[in-house]
Amino acid sequence: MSVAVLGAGAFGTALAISLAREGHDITLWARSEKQAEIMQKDRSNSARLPKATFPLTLHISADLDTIKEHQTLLIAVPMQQLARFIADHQNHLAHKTLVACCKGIDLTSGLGPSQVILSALPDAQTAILTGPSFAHDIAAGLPTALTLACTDPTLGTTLQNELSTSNIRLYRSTDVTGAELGGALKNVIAIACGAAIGAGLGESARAALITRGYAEMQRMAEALGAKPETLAGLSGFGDLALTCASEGSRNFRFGLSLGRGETFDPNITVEGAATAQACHEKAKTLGVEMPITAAVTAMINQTLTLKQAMDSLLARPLKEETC
Ligand SMILES: NC(=O)C1=CN([C@@H]2O[C@H](COP(=O)(O)OP(=O)(O)OC[C@H]3O[C@@H](n4cnc5c(N)ncnc54)[C@H](O)[C@@H]3O)[C@@H](O)[C@H]2O)C=CC1
Ligand SMILES: O=C(CO)COP(=O)(O)O
Repeated sequence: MSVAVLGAGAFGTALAISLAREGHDITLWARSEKQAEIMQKDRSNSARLPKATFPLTLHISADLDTIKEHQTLLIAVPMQQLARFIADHQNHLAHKTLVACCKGIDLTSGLGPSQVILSALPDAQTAILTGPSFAHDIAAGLPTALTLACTDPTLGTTLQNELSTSNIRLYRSTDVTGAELGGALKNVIAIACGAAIGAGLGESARAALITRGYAEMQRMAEALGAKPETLAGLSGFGDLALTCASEGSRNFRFGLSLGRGETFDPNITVEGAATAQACHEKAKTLGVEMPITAAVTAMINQTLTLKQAMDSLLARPLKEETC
């Protein structure tokens, strides 16, 4: 086992803890030396994941030279930081197996995580790890099942075995586009659901948004050549169910604030906000109908109020229930 986790936020820390609990030596890299020192001293990440204690086999470092010996690198930085992260550390990342753990579409390029990596490092071996998983659940040892998608089935199988732990059951897929889209788009729908609940529109509205949101996700997936069954799996439907139903989700909580007309802490990672914008642009270019994504984008950009957004969704022409 030769794994390092790059990015010491909530998710990177949780993954590193789960892997280290298996008894493997795991390095967790943080970009800030000070943060690394504090985590090393406290044996916890009090800023992002305060309740979890680090296993003895978890090593903390802010020096990328310490990951030289590791072949598999899990990258757990926010999506809109990924391109910069890869550009800044190309030398250390070349010739490694890079498993993206982020969810979203890059606003500048319109690309998902694997393509962002490959556009800077065309020879890299890449995969995506995604699915329903709150960092605090994983760190607490609670069980979940995730998708590990890799276009190379042999490498995918190796990574599936390498990264499964006693509380993370990995399912394998070769549909990277579908897995990435599921993880990206569910956050947009979670914002819509949070907004509906925050505005007091009720549980029926939430269920309708989840279902029609899922139809939008399927349409975009089809337009981009992803398999519908991938969207029906853990990375799509599974994560949609978790994120739209729980205040544990930052995207859902961001939506709640929108619905209540409250401000939201800009330091909290909300992947769905930029991804809504990126997906809305892509949908326009491809001619894919995504009215909920358009409404979320307009609410975030403050070009529509929540009431106007809901009115526009309800006033759409009546149609047969299809994807
Ligand atoms: N928190 C969760 O429950 C889950 C998060 N994810 C995904 O994991 C990704 C990361 O999310 P979190 O860890 O929750 O975010 P977070 O906000 O807790 O942490 C982000 C971390 O990335 C670091 N970072 C930001 N820019 C960087 C850069 N340029 N270079 C190096 N490090 C940088 C920050 O210092 C911070 O430690 C997101 O795409 C998210 O959707 C996926 C599943 C669960
Ligand atoms: O992706 C997640 C759960 O699978 C975490 O969701 P949030 O980023 O909305 O907190």
